[in-house]
Amino acid sequence: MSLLVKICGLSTPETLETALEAGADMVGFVFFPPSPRHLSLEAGRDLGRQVKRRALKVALTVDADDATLDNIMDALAPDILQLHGKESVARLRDIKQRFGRPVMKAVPVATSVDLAVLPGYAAIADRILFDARAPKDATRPGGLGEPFDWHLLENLDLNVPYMVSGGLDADNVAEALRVTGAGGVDVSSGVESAPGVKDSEMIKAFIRAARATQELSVR
Ligand SMILES: O=C(O)c1ccccc1N[C@@H]1O[C@H](COP(=O)(O)O)[C@@H](O)[C@H]1O
Repeated sequence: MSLLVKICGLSTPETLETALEAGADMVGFVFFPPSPRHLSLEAGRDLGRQVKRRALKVALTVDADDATLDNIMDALAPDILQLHGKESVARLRDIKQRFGRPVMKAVPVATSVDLAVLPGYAAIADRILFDARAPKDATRPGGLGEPFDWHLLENLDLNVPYMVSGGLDADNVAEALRVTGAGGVDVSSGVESAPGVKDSEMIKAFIRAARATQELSVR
């Protein structure tokens, strides 16, 4: 199966266009006010329209309630819901039923103990996204540009697809894929010149570097 590349936290028409033209499979939009990438519903509506089925639209939320998700569904019409908070397995099930969209559950990783939640989530989620566990005093649970120890995923046996994120950039994405065997990668800070400011050249370089690993593996 081909590698999935997600560029997250897009907030301008120009950088969204760059990600789409460079071949991103998924484009992520953040709806979480403390984030420097947070979008208003109106901005989400406009950026969503620009995608025109060229990639899957991913709505990133953190412990959002139904009313918030209703508004995001109406504005962005996402293809996938990325749940990046402390949503329980039961909440995942409710969200899937109510909104009828695939869910990608972010699982924070610092040590092997963090992987104990996987059987529960994997029974409901359509995809797992591994991210570095944020420090306790962090203002957000992701998007911090910090990697985790990829070797923790080395012998992972998971019955749902998974992606890796956390501190990825054009220089380390090949190694992250080699170690984790993930089917996809997700990046935000690693394609930014400052928090929340996407850089078109960095987006292109990231997608090129991720795709190059695919070419190597089919040789
Ligand atoms: O991007 C954010 O601001 C964000 C806010 C709240 C939860 C998750 C967030 N981003 C996600 O975090 C990972 C890793 O990002 P980074 O590349 O280390 O900056 C990624 O999945 C983003 O989608």
